[in-house]
Order: sequence, then structure tokens, then C-alpha cells
Amino acid sequence: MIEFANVTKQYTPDATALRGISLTINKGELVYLAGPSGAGKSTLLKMIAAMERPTSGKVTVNGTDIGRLKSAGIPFLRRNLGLIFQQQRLLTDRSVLANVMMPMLVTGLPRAQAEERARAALDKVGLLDRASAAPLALSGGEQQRVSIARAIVNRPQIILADEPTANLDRASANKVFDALRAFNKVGVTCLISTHDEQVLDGASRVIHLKQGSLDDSVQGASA
Ligand SMILES: Nc1ncnc2c1ncn2[C@@H]1O[C@H](COP(=O)(O)OP(=O)(O)OP(=O)(O)O)[C@@H](O)[C@H]1O
Repeated sequence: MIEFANVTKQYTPDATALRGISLTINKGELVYLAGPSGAGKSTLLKMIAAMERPTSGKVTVNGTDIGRLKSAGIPFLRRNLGLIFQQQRLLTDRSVLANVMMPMLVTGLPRAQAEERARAALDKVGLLDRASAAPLALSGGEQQRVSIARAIVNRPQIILADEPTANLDRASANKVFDALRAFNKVGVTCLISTHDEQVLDGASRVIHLKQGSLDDSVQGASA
């Protein structure tokens, strides 16, 4: 469902973020993306969401060729994606519930139905009792779980999470990973970039990146 075929991304002549990446991620997989800062993890995730385009090679998501996708097609692509990126922070002047309802109201779902689904999503990440709180009244880990709830309310087939536990303590990080794993268990494909050694040790599949290439020297790098 996600395929990279010899993908290179060059931002400028001096900045090549990905070099000849080929990999396949199948429906229902839970895959972690590892590698040092600057290795290209964010770039790889952004390409799946058509936030960046390949310079050469081909990225295919659910049969859609990202390099050829017209801007009018981007909302259709993103409808199938739950994005948990640093750029998509919670709106601090709205309640937790209002933040989670937002993506559904944007697509025209009636308010009552949006609220019901938002509450169900908050329940799944263990935060239903904080529905009326302001985001800034929550811990960093709780805010990240609200972001997960917001990312899944439109029932995406794929979740993309870019370092969702950066700056969180162990206990908070575990809750965030537990929430992501729970969605994977019900069939959502998950691709998560992380530096978390403990999580990577227990992972069934890790894609290691190093300076924009697959790092085959690391065991489990099979892509
Ligand atoms: N918009 C951009 N313009 C120019 N260079 C960029 C841009 N975005 C990323 N880069 C460069 O591409 C390379 C890969 O960056 P990327 O953010 O994908 O790495 P990363 O593995 O996600 O790193 P981090 O863990 O620090 O987020 C880096 O050298 C970075 O400086």
C-alpha cells in the first residue's frame, strides 16, 4: 500500500535528504523508522502525505503516484491518512473535545455525530475525562494522545507519526506508543519515526535510515 521505488529527494544541490530508497509497507503493518537526526525520516514521512515530492523515483500510496498527484487530489489522499506531525499542534484556545471534533466538522459531518466520535476517540486514548480541558492544562504526553485521537477520527487507513514521543518521559511515551499500537491492532497501518531504543528493541519491523539511505549494516533493516 506504500511503495518507494528508487526515491531520491534533493531539497537543494547541497541538501539531499533521501538517496535511492526502495521499500514496501503492507496494509496492517506497524513499522518504525529509525536513524540519527538529519537521516531523512521526516522527509520520508512527508512524501507519503504529499507534503514533499520525490526529485526522482516513485512513491505510491494506495495506488496513487505522489509525484504526479495534482493539488486537487491531495485532500482525497489525506482523507486516508492520520497525521501526527510537530507542525500540527493543538489549538490552544479550544477545548480538547473541540480539537478532536475539528477534522470531522471540516468534512461536513453533523456536529452531534462528530462529538460522539470525538468522545469515542478520546476514550480510546484514555482521555475522555479531559474532554472539556484546555490543551495547555494537559501534560505533553496527554497532548500527544489528543493529537492521536484527532488524527484517527476520520478513520484513516494509515497513521504517520513523526517522533510522537520526543520530549516525553518514559511513562508518557509508553502510553503514546500503546495508543498507536491499539489502532494498529484494529487494522490501521502505522509508520512511526522514533529514537526510542526500548521501543525499537521490541519492534517487529524497523527501517533504519542513515544519511538518506537504508542502513543495511543494522540488523532488521530489511525493507
Ligand atoms: N525544506 C528543506 N530544505 C532544505 N533542506 C532540508 C529541508 N528539509 C530537510 N532538509 C535537509 O534534509 C536532510 C534530512 O532532513 P529530515 O528532516 O528528513 O531528517 P530527520 O531524519 O527527520 O531528522 P530529525 O530527526 O532531526 O527530524 C537534512 O540534512 C535536512 O537539513
